[in-house]
Amino acid sequence: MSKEPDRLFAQPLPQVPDFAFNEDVVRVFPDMIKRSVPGYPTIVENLGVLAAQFAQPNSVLYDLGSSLGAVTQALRRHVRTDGCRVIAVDNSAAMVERCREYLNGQDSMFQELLPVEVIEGDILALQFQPASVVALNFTLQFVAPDERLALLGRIRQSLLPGGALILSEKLRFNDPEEHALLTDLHIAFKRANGYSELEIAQKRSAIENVMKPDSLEEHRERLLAAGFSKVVPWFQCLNFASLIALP
Ligand SMILES: C[S@@+](CC[C@H](N)C(=O)[O-])C[C@H]1O[C@@H](n2cnc3c(N)ncnc32)[C@H](O)[C@@H]1O
Ligand SMILES: O=C(O)C(=O)C[C@]1(C(=O)O)C=C[C@@H](O)C=C1
Repeated sequence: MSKEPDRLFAQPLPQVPDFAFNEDVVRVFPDMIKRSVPGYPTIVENLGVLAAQFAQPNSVLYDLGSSLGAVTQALRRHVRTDGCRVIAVDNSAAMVERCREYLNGQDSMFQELLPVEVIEGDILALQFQPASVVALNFTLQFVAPDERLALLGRIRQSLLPGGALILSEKLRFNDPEEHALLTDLHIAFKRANGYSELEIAQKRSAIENVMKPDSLEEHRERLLAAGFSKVVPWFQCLNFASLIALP
């Protein structure tokens, strides 16, 4: 994985463009996400551990919005169920190209790894195959809000009995005090990870039009409306959380 430090917002920009998962972001993405999302390494590793409990023989495991394949790699480290294969999907050509390079590197070293197919495409247009695990790790927040319910409905329909959706998201909070406190603490987390006030402010304006977080209550209600029977939060660090949704 690239070790290039994220300095994308370090210099004053005359106009901050909307955030996009382009070549520049791809180069620094492992550093950016680790320094921006509290608990990210814990979430990714344990997503693999959780997935191993839900994986059903001869089924598909989806990594939706796979970026550089961190979740796919965690699935490969933990899932030992017979006949499983991973389908990783992302609509950023730059992400997909680099993701394929990383995974091909792994393939050539370890023959026993789960087979992986990396698809460049829109998860909103995906024809889902019967799946036991679907991971949406910080991806749904980038999907247009009015498309989220239909997508979750299609995921629910594809899930096999005994399977699960694992959904990680940045949260907003209906209580203004709770929202302000956790937002401030997230900024403190970024500062502690070496981001300047300028970097934090410019990143915020870059993502505010493209990333629309929901509250935990909105997630729960929408998942139930999509046909899931149970929603269980398993991780929260500041304003970032991960949920298990059962079919
Ligand atoms: C924050 S990143 C996900 C991080 C990644 N899952 C991980 O754990 O390292 C969001 C990803 O979702 C992808 N994405 C956003 N909307 C998408 C869509 N409609 N279809 C496919 N991929 C999408 C972006 O290109 C980006 O790579
Ligand atoms: O909320 C922020 O400030 C973030 O930087 C979050 C976040 C995310 O949650 O995906 C946004 C974009 C980048 O992909 C990395 C992190």
